[in-house]
Amino acid sequence: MPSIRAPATKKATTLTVAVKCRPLAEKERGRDIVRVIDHKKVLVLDPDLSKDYLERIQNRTKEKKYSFDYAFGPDSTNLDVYTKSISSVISGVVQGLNATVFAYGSTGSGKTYTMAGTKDDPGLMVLSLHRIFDLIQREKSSDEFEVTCSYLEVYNEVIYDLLEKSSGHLELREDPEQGITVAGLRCIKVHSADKILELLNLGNSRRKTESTEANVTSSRSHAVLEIIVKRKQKNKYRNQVMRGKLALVDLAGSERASETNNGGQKLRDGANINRSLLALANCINALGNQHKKGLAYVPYRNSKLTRILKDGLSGNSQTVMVASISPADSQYHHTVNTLKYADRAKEIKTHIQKNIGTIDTHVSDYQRMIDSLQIEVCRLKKELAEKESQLSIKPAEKAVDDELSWLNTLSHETSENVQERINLQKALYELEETNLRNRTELQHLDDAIAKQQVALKQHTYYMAIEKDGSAVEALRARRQVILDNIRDNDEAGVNYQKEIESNEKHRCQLQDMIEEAISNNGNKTYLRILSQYRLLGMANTELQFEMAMRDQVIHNQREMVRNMWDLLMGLGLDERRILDLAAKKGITIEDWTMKPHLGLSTIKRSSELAFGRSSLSGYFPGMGLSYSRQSCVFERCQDSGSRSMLKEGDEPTHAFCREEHHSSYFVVSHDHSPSAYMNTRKSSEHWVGGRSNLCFSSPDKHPQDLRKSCPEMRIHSSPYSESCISASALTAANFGKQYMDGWNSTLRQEMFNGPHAVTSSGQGRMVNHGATARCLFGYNRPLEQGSGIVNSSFIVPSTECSNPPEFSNMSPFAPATTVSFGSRNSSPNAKEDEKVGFLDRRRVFWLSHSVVNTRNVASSVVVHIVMIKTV
Ligand SMILES: Nc1ncnc2c1ncn2[C@@H]1O[C@H](COP(=O)(O)OP(=O)(O)OP(=O)(O)O)[C@@H](O)[C@H]1O
Repeated sequence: MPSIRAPATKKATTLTVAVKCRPLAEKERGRDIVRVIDHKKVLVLDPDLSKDYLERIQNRTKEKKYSFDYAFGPDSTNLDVYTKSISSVISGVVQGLNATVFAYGSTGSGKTYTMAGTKDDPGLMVLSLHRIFDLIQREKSSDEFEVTCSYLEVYNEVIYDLLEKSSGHLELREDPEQGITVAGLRCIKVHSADKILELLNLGNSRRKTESTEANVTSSRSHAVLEIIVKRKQKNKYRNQVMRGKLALVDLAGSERASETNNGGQKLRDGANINRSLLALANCINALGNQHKKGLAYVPYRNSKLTRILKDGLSGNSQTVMVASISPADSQYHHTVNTLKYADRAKEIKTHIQKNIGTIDTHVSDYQRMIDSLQIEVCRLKKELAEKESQLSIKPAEKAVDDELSWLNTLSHETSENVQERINLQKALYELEETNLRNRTELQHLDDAIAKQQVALKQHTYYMAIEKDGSAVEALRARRQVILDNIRDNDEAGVNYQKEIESNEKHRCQLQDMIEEAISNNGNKTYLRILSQYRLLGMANTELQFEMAMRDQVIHNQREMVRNMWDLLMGLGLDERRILDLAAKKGITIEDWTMKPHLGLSTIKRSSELAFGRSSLSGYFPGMGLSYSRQSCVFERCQDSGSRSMLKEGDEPTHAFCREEHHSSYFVVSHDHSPSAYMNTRKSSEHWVGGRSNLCFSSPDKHPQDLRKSCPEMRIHSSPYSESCISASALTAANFGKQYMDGWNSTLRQEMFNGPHAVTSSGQGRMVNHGATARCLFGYNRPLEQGSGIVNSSFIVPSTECSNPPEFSNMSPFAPATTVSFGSRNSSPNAKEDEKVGFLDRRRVFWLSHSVVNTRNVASSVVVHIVMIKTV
């Protein structure tokens, strides 16, 4: 089977938006406030009947009017919707085009009715499937067809296969050729529409639905039915395969807790539904903005739903959004909200292209494409002319714009500004995350290349050399790709920074406008509220951002646990035995399936268990052990230190701890100069106490400076920091012996349990000829004979430590990530190794040791252990 690649020709098209208003239900005793005019316009009346004529003509009512590609009133059937707005899109699927149809609206507005329908009024899914098979039937004599179907649901951010009896949860994968795919999703070959409908019914019976006060059969999940039609021509283009894909999506509906009267699990489901729909709305907003602002960031990654719909929203797909609304006056806010997003969705552009096999595309195909493109160009020209004529009327309209519309614009812009800021910061965060991963991979690649080169030198057989040589080439090629990615991401990051700056500028302008209007005695109360809203919006930005990052951390942890389970299972170990063993040792582990639909409290509990209890809790009471590569990353070589503190010729060795979330404080640095020093910062923009000014030098200086500048941070210096030890009296072993007792008796509990930020840092150095040796800290385990140092800061003369001890042997933090940076000192003898890890969600440890051999300093090993606790 040849790989399916689309030819280069792309056709830009906009999302088709159809609005469908359902009839007023009998039990809804309210008023019908929706009017559909000319099959295109929707008028939503003010639900407040008491507004008088004057208010209405002064535009003081909440009446709203929108215009769409199609609008259907309560008397329209699903067939009407299908025939006018969907059928042409469906025909394209048999021609190798992709199509997406999704129903959007609040709970009880009629989405499922529209998509699935009833026996008397079959829904869009049913009608589309019949159409596909009718077309196939017609062209069966000339072409071969293969139709497959899958059906999934996204429930509480977890994907399930609706065609599997008891589906586990499925993961999304990004495939370079096919885009987002769902790994392990069952695809069933079907030969008739009836077969798919049978599967659809089966899937629907498995779909999560609940009875709520707003809708007796409320869908609690988003369902995606996907049909893939492969077409192979029998005669002329025997090797050509076209592949069309149709995604039919029935979303769960947004809801207000007060209306549904839900509690417990239903309430949590509702919150999840709202969250993913908000993510979708944000994507629609951002995409709708693109024509205005160029390539705005689209936050697809905020939910599984938006990742699944990514192609349908901006990729290769002809897409129809069916916005379903209720005519009831009680639903006014939902209706206007749905219509607002539907209105924005009209601006979304997708780029469709036929998915055709790699074999040559025939000239006639190109001719057909050119023809259709020319038709499209004509249509667009017409549209452009229409839009221009509309615009020319606008200035006149503007003149009569009253205060209300000015306020509306201001409020709209304010909320857009806030949303944009959220998106930009998230984008920046994602970029940083990606680049951190890239840098880690780069490091690994460098190590691998170095190893391969050493191996190459030792090879004698020509064949072996050739083989390894090609491996090095492959590694180098990958390295180049990573470097390019890093560069691209850095550039994109700079652009995002600029956008953030202009967003900030815009924010200030808006604020000035509001303040000026307040002082000019405009609509004071409203403006005050707006100003307040803006401030709250900014706070909300922070919270959302933090939440997203926490989600990311939790997600990473879960992924890691799952991977470890995969590994254990791969090794053929028995799950039951592992769990029994863990239970005996008092370790609680999340089980293999990691039941995803845990309630909030359960999730919290399980993550506490994951972090809070481990086999190491014996060493550190009250402290657990876990780690996350993503959430605790140390970057090297950032200018976090002050060079002015170094003696001439000293090489600063910066160690930079990136904040876990952006209100954390930690940047730590050490170097080979007599002073260990430290900088702290509060977020990516703000340095606490000023950049580089903060330092503490130990043991001579008590770290008061730092404390003064950063009252939130408490510094623990170990008992050692108060004393100096004569180097001549030391050996590695008796150093530990001599001072460990002191350490054990003090502070260590506090260090882990204190409520504030806890930092301990320092360095040790052995100087020739009886000069002072300094060492700052250690943990609660003595040095162990034979295996180097366990758990302690220490210094060792290099004569005793010509081969630096492996951290993996000496540290109890066995699962931590070891980061080797190789030699980065001028001295060829200098070696470094570092280890970072999480002690729990809030505390990071950092181990580093270095073997130094510089100028007037004899070789020594310096080990630093830095505990950082974020506030
Ligand atoms: N066009 C219509 N004609 C008659 N009844 C309709 C129509 N559209 C919806 N209804 C009725 O309205 C109620 C709610 O519809 P439906 O379950 O499709 O809403 P929904 O938007 O899918 O809700 P949820 O998001 O909670 O799943 C159902 O009883 C349905 O039969």
